Amino acid sequence: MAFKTLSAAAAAALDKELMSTGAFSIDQLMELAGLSVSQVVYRVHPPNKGNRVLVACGPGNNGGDGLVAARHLRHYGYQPTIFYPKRSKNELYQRLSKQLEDLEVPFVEDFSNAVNSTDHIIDAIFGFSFSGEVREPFPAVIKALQETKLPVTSVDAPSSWNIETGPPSSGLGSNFHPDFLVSLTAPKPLVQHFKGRHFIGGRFVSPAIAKKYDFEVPEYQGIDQYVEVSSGGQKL
Ligand SMILES: NC(=O)C1=CN([C@@H]2O[C@H](COP(=O)(O)OP(=O)(O)OC[C@H]3O[C@@H](n4cnc5c(N)ncnc54)[C@H](O)[C@@H]3O)[C@@H](O)[C@H]2O)[C@@H](O)CC1
Ligand SMILES: [K+]
Repeated sequence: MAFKTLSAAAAAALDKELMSTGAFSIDQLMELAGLSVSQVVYRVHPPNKGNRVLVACGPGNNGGDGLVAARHLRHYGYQPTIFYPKRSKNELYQRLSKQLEDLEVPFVEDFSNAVNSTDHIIDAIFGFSFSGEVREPFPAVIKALQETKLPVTSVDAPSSWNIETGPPSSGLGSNFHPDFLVSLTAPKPLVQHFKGRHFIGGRFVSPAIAKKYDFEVPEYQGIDQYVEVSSGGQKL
């Protein structure tokens, strides 16, 4: 089954529409996005395989999805650690951080050190609003993600990849190939370069919105918040 993709501009317009005429709040969308990510991690890396999860969070909503996923994972029995170097002053992110602090989830400053004491990494650095060259302090983080042998789950996009054209042809990010990708709402064009296990999450789109933006809502089963759509580059 081939899924239609959403360009970065269409994804941003869809996000705006969900939060205006769609009557959703950002908190709701982020909660459902982060819940999908947590369920995918539980599926691909259950806690008995090693329950330490390092969550790398960027400054925008992709980072917020990571904070939400970390909270759910904590409740599932994992030990998340958060790397969140550019904390937003926005009240929503402050609340998400407080919720994690109340669960005694540690926030760490040194990513390379944290990579040496985890079992799984969530890449929630950049999503569909990423563009240009990776700016400080994130180049070292992308480099570590590129070099690690640990499993990595990327949220919505492998961070540093161009949303339309995929991995940079050379230099930083060109060798970053995460094992798992959770596309939120609909895959972005970069998925044609992704070779790992691909999931779609973000179970909140009405048929009318999907029709307007010309993508398919996958067939979620039961209470699942994700659908696996390809494995090792093979469509399921
Ligand atoms: N409709 C949806 O599908 C939903 C999407 N959500 C998430 O929201 C994401 C989009 O969030 P945002 O629009 O806040 O943006 P992002 O989180 O993709 O990134 C924006 C942030 O990254 C910074 N940035 C951009 N390019 C950079 C570069 N080259 N170097 C360093 N920093 C850079 C920007 O200054 C900004 O702070 C999606 O990818 C998804 O993860 C969910 O939270 C809610 C629902
Ligand atoms: K990401």
